[in-house]
Amino acid sequence: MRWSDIHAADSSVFTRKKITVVGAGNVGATAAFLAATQELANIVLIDVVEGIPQGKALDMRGSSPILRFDSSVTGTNDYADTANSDLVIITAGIARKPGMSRDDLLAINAGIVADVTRNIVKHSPDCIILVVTNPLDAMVYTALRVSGFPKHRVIGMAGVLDSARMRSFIADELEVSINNVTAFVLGGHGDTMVPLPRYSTVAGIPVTELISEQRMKEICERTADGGAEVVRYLKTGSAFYAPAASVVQMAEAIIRDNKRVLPCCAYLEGEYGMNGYYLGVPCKLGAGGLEAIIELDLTEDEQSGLLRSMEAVADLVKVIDELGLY
Ligand SMILES: NC(=O)C1=CN([C@@H]2O[C@H](COP(=O)(O)OP(=O)(O)OC[C@H]3O[C@@H](n4cnc5c(N)ncnc54)[C@H](O)[C@@H]3O)[C@@H](O)[C@H]2O)C=CC1
Ligand SMILES: O=C([O-])CC(=O)C(=O)O
Repeated sequence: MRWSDIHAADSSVFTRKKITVVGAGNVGATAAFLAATQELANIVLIDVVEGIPQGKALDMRGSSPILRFDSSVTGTNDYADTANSDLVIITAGIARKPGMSRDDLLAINAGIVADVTRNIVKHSPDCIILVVTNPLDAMVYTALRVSGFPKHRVIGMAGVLDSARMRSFIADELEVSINNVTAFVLGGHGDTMVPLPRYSTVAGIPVTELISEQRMKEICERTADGGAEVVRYLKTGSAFYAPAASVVQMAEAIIRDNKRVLPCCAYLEGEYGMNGYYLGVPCKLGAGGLEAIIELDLTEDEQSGLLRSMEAVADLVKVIDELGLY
């Protein structure tokens, strides 16, 4: 076959999927880079600031011969370039600084997420949206309401990150490989998150049999404080390596349809006895987006922890509902 014949053939077999990352800051640029290096899709990086997405995209593409990835990476300020994306990751917004809570970002980030979502829907009406911007549970809710998309196409990233942090603390504590450790953190992505030692294991052995109750309590507290601990060190912003890796793991599960079970921020309609709010629960991710929510039998303590989490999210949602964004 000659070159011209190849081009004349049905080109759809050569077409990569398309991922747009909105926000070319710390989380967005890192996520775009990780997704490109894994050849998940062709990547479009968009930001309001002129030059930043273009410069970072060009820099990433420059690394492709060395890191050996063929995905294209394009930087832009124009949503027309994001058209027909399969997946959109929203990281646009401000990050907190020492002394702030994630909830302090609510008013400004709600406006940004609403504006971004409107632009995404206009150009990629069939995409799946993954939201990263904080305060996470309330921002995913904003994206759902503004987009009018079904709930399985609007998902938030937090549980993968919180669980990964917990896994790293358990691996460090026991001096075992990270590959042997699983952990589950449910609930909102705030001070009320619910780490579940009962569902955390080392090579299948419940951690509750390997780590004392007191030490486990400290690990759970450190997990819940994980984002703030990084902010206290950085001073200028918040974590981005682990958050970017976490959202790219979710993107991979969807793009490659590999049906991974991951803790995701999902819209609950009756599951866990809750209704009308986003909260972190175990989910199955595949080509359809959020394909199933898995309901666990929780102890009374765990269920009341989840309820406290939901009440904190409900307070934020009440504020958002009154902002008149949708
Ligand atoms: N869900 C989670 O677990 C996590 C959430 N986050 C959140 O992610 C967000 C981003 O964090 P970073 O990347 O560290 O912040 P950053 O400040 O480095 O980047 C944010 C980017 O968003 C851009 N932006 C602002 N308004 C925009 C708009 N209307 N359209 C397009 N781009 C816009 C900014 O120009 C900036 O480049 C923050 O809200 C942070 O709290 C961060 C880590 C974990
Ligand atoms: O702490 C923050 O503000 C960013 C975040 O959500 C995290 O790193 O968990």
